[in-house]
Order: sequence, then structure tokens, then C-alpha cells
Amino acid sequence: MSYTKLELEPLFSKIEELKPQFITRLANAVAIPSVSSDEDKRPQVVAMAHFLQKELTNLGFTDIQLKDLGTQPPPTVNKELQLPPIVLARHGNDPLKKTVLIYGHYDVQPALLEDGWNTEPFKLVHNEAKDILYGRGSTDDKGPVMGWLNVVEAHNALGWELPVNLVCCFEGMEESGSLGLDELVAREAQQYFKGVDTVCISDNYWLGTSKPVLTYGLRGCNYYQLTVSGPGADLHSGIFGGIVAEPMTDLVKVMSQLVDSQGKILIPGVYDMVAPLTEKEDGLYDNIDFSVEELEAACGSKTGLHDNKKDILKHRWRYPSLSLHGIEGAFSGAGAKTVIPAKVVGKFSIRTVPDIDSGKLDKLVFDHVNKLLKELGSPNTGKIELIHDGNYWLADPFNDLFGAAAKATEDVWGVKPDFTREGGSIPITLTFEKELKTSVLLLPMGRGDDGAHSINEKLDVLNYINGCKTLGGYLHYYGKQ
Ligand SMILES: C[C@H](N)C(=O)N[C@@H](Cc1c[nH]cn1)C(=O)O
Ligand SMILES: [Zn+2]
Ligand SMILES: [Zn+2]
Repeated sequence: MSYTKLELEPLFSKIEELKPQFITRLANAVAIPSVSSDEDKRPQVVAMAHFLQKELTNLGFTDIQLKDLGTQPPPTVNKELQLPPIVLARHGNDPLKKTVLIYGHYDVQPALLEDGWNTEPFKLVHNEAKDILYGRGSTDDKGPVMGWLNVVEAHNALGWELPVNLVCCFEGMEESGSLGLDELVAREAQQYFKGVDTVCISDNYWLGTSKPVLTYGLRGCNYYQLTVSGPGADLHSGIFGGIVAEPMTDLVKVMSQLVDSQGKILIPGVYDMVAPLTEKEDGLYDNIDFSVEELEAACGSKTGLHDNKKDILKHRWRYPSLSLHGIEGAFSGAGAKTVIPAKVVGKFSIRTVPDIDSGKLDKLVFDHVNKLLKELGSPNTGKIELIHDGNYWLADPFNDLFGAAAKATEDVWGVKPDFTREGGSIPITLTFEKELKTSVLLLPMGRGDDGAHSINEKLDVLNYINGCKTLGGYLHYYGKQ
């Protein structure tokens, strides 16, 4: 039995009708600053788990559990820091229906008004002229997570049964390496997740601003910190400048030898692990709808390293990159403070691709950094550590999941989606595939210019509402296959 768009029309109309309630639900979620990387904000991350628990209860989910993951492994400042719980819930348990596990994350990236936001980041602002919702987490990933709840609310309002059984797995540490989740998925594979037929993740974005996509690949991410310490306390540069070895000088010297200004990684051996480009793969990039101008608009500058579509896509999707993120402990305020920081921690990450081995990569990074530190001949102490890592993922999109999602997308948007890969990372994707022995589909809601992780993060109302329709339509098409 298969659906037609006509049969889904009542669902789509109900979703339209419930738009104000759905915006309120997202506003309530955005108002909780659930920043997982900030140890002081951990209570708010937990508050977000409780918010979800309440919403799920009201919507009729059952067997709702907040799974404790214990304390966060080092490096942390607070040695007793508890990881936020994994929120599990079910909707339906009909053996005649397929079971779809939906994964999303309820934590967000940090955001401060003074970073350059036009509006308060943790207040969802609806710009009615543009019909855009601004706020941290609007697109990454609170919008899509609320989207799944909205789909259930629309079914309840229609008095419709869901076409599949749903199992929810919502985590609060995705932006910080999904700590503890791999182990939980392995533990629950034959328990809570038993009988799951497939996994659907809505936590990435279209490539551009107008054409929907379905995603079959992600890069991985290995995140490192390099600590350089010297003096016992921050010092006056007039009194100690020139007579002590400065940690910042050593750190900057080492960090400058990790990547060059053309984006080439300078750590020997990394590119040797990258799978060679085949002629077949090279041809795939020709047919993708992509505009260099849109990309420049999304990044707010013309400072790109590549000037043509194919090179840009390859460097975003199938080659590794190394980014320098920041220096903890360094003076970063306005004005001119004449301080010599006593201890500085440089943060950098490498986006990984097939066939980079994560453990081998760590060794290459550690060897390179330790060699550079030694060459400095500095009396300061340097220590390189991995903060977290997460696997890349690459799937074959020619299966029934992608087929169902493509039909739903075409119904809602009136256009066939492109099949794309993603430069970002969702560390748990490969784990679901391996532990549950199922295929995974990535079904994005937001656009390529949404500014995830950046200032003024947004979600167009059209994407929020049509995104809910697409998620709902996907469940129907998949459920009836
Ligand atoms: C694509 C997803 N929405 C996302 O933003 N993922 C993060 C995950 C991550 C990995 N290490 C740290 N965070 C990302 O790609 O940065
Ligand atoms: Zn995300
Ligand atoms: Zn993110």
C-alpha cells in the first residue's frame, strides 16, 4: 500500500493550523540556555531534559526515561560534573508497524549578545516581515526536535494514529562530543532499542537556501586542546616582559604550524589516510545544485579558499580540515591590558573523512605537537590532549528510507531533493548504524544560511512548518512501504 499526497493533505493542513502553538513550543525551548560546553550552564542543560520530559508526557509518549550517564570524563574543571541525561520515550508499540528511532540533541552552542547578535540569543524572536525565527538552537537542533513533537501533536489533533512506532533518543552533549552516548546505544541495542527498524536524524541543513536535500554523509570531528603553562600567576609585562618565557608565545608558535593559510593541514601523514577520489565520485559533484554566491552570502564575505563548486564541495565533504578555535586564558577583552598570561589553552579540531583512522590521527597530532614543543626549547610545560572525537559516516542513499523521504520532500516542496553530504559531524550516526544494524537517514529542516554555531542563528518559518510536514510525510511513506 502506498500513500498519495492527497491522503496527507489533512496532516499538512493541521500542521499549518497549529503554527502558532509550534512557534510557542520552540520559543519555550530556546529560552532554556542549554549550552553543553559551559560547565556552569549544566543545570540548564538538565532543565532542558525536564522540559522535553514534560512535553513528551503531554503528547502521550510512554516509558519516558532520563538515563543517567554518570560524571563527565576529563578534561573538566569540575571533577564531579554530571553528564546530562539521555531522554528516551516511546509512542506506540504495535508489532504490525515499523519502528523508527528519532534522534536529536537538546544542547546548543554558546551564544552571547556581545558576540554580535542583533537580538537576545536565548529569546526566540519572530521577524514577521521576513517570517524568520531568530534564536540559539532554532535550527541546531531545537527546531527539528520540536518538529518531531509537532508531528505527534498534529496526529493527536486529527485523531490519527501514527503510521509507525516511534522511539525517541534525545541527547544533551552532541555539541560536546556526545560523551557517554556510544556506550548507552550499545547497552540499549537489545533493550530499549530492540525492534528498531531504522533511524532518522534531523540535525543538519540544506546545502543552499532554496533546494531541499537528503544527506548520506558526515565528516567526523577530533577535538584537541594544547595547554602551555609557565609562571605561577599572570604577570605585569613591564616587570617580567623579556625575562620570562611566555606561554602565549610558545602556544602561538605551535598553533601556527598546524595548518597554513590555504587550509592545508601541516601534520605529516594526515592526507595519506584520505581515500582517493574516484572518477565516479568526481562526477557526482557535477549535478549538485550549488551557488558560490549563496555561499559567500551565508559566510558574509568573499574570503573563500576555492572559487568553483566542485572544489568547494570536495573540501567541505570529502577532505579533512583543521580549524583553530580559540585560546582559553588569553586576554581577549577590549582595551590594552599589559598582562603575560600564566597558562593558556589552545583549542583546535580536525574534521575527519574516509578512511582516516581516529586513533592513528591522534598519534600523528600528538607526535607533531610534541616535536614542535621540543624544538622550542622553552622552559614552559606543554601538554596536548584529545577532548572528544566522533566518527565520520558515509552511507548508500539508494534504499527505501531515502526513497520515502524523497517522496515526502517532493510532496511538500514540489521539487526532488538533491542527495548531499555534510561537512559537519553528528558523532552518534555510525554508532546507531553499527549497534542497531539499521540504516540511517539524515533529513534536514533548515537552510544553508541558518548560521548554526554562529551569531543570529535562524530558522525560516517556512522551513519549520514545511519541515514538520516533511518529517510527518516521511513517517507515512516509510511506514506503508
Ligand atoms: C551537524 C550538527 N548539527 C552539528 O552542529 N554538529 C557538531 C558536532 C560536534 C562535533 N564536535 C563538536 N561538536 C559539529 O559539527 O560541530
Ligand atoms: Zn546539531
Ligand atoms: Zn551544532
